[in-house]
Amino acid sequence: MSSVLQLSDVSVVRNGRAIVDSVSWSVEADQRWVVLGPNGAGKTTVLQLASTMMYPSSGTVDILDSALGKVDVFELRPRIGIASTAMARRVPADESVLNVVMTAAYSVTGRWNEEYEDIDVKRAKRVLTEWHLEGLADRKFGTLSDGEQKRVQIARAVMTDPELLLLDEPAASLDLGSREELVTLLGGYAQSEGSPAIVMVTHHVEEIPVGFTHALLLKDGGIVASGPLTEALTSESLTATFGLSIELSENNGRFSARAQ
Ligand SMILES: Nc1ncnc2c1ncn2[C@@H]1O[C@H](COP(=O)(O)OP(=O)(O)OP(=O)(O)O)[C@@H](O)[C@H]1O
Repeated sequence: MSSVLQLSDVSVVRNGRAIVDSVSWSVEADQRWVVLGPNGAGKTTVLQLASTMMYPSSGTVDILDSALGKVDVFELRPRIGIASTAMARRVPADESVLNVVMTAAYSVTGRWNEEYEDIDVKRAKRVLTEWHLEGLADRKFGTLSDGEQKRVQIARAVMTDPELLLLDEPAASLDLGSREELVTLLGGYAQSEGSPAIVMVTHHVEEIPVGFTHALLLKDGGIVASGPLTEALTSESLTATFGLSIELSENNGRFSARAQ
């Protein structure tokens, strides 16, 4: 099976410092990855490479069988779904929830003069229902709670049926109930037939949905551990990544961690 995303000996250098340092990593179509690491480890930078928003200083990045730098990124981007706070900031606060999701079909964040077909409206409504947003279609995006906004970001990211879905801290700032609702929805989506390869950056192992298969642990721009969850996500790898003794527990596919 060919990789959806492949980083080969990739470094990103800023101000003379490698913020991503000789990283080789690949994501296959049937894999769902969680990326963990302390603040400044390089997680968002890796997502920016994967989303074509950044080019490496050295090494090669292949996305959906195209080499970054040798392909028109505007052809590639519609095949990649991105949900992040940075993306949400580009959405006009007074745009309706339905339009926020539907405008993904044209890769724009605010409705202007695009012509939408019935099929776009139907699909947007279906996606809203799947992410428990059906009652909010006419609400202005800026009036939603954090939890609702996070789900709209993901609904927008999956609207175009992407082949690669990138999630940057989708559960950050959510209360316990909203987090659990989101993690459950993400788990269902990750395990559903036809869902794409997923890469999710998070700070907390509690936010890893059931159905995620692999983990990438980063520290100081380099890889500490990478591979299937059962091998890469351990008390030892978390201890090495975060620099303090951490005990990891697993219960029915969900994780928790605490300092020992
Ligand atoms: N344009 C830039 N110029 C200089 N340094 C940068 C630049 N962009 C990022 N960095 C630095 O690179 C490092 C990695 O940043 P990145 O945002 O990828 O980390 P992160 O793991 O996502 O962190 P966090 O968990 O805090 O979001 C940080 O130390 C950051 O300050």
